[in-house]
Amino acid sequence: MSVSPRLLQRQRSSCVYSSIHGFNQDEIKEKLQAFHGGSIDLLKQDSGIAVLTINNPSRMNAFSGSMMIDLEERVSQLENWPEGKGLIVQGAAETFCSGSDLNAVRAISNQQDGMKMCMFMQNALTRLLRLPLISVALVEGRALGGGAELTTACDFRLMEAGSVIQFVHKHMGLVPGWGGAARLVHLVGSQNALKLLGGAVKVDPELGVNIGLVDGVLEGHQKTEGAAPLLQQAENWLSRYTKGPAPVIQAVKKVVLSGRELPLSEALRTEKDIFGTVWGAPANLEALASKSKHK
Ligand SMILES: CC[C@H](C(=O)O)C(=O)SCCNC(=O)CCNC(=O)[C@H](O)C(C)(C)COP(=O)(O)OP(=O)(O)OC[C@H]1O[C@@H](n2cnc3c(N)ncnc32)[C@H](O)[C@@H]1OP(=O)(O)O
Repeated sequence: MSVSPRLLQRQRSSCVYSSIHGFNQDEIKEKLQAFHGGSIDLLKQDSGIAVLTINNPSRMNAFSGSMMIDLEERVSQLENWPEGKGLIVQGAAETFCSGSDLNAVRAISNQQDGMKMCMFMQNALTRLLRLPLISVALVEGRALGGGAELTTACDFRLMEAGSVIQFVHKHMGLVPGWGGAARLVHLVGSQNALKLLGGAVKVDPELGVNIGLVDGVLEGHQKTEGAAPLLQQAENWLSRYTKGPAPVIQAVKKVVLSGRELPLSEALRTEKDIFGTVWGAPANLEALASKSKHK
């Protein structure tokens, strides 16, 4: 599928690495493609909430090389979804993700290829976090290593009772490489980030809520008679924040993104520009018309 120049420009502006950093997306994709297995499945729903599923159950949803390529392609699809408002990222078979596929990791353990995989995943996860959609990581079972990093590339995290988020990198003689350390510091502060990374701490839902990493705890239907399926619970939670026209919800995410990432003056100018896209737009005019009837 050819990508429009404007979309390519938007993708480039949302990336951390490009050719000036020695990053050649096509070259690393060719290397990653050699490591097959699993898939990243995307369901875009009429409600405007999409579901992205990390699907490699025989490997506890570990990321093969081809799944890393899938992820980037699904993010591209979501970057170009005018009706989109929300996104839920989940794992298949009642567990989240156990990080990189260790078989792939062993095969690209040389420094150069490791760096390229790292840049590829940092680009993909940064674009995921910068989607104009409000995103939730739905954690069941375990989110380990790169899987824990993936949860930090969503706006919110909901955990099933009994599930675990663990940055196991230290046990691998590593530190996060998919951007998880930088995002974790923003989420929980540098001292809690040091504890989670230095101690490879198993974060259960209670600890996660206490340190501000987790935004809600869901009761699995196996544990609680009559509980709705977890995905339904997560959609109900997210829909509180995505009710309304897609352009307005997308503008909400964009103004928060600019406030979070940009220096104040630039954030204010960006907010002004985004405000300009909704001021006098259909949703605004409709709201004004309905209000005028309330006299
Ligand atoms: C920057 C990211 C970073 C990097 O790329 O450097 C990483 O993410 S490195 C990977 C970090 N992840 C891990 O170290 C987790 C490894 N897996 C485990 O610790 C366990 O498998 C666990 C706790 C997820 C599940 O344990 P359990 O005993 O319940 O099941 P098994 O261990 O028997 O696993 C079932 C089956 O899945 C395979 N598996 C699990 N995780 C991975 C993985 N990350 N890569 C490849 N394969 C994985 C495991 O080998 C078993 O397969 P089988 O053929 O049945 O032996």
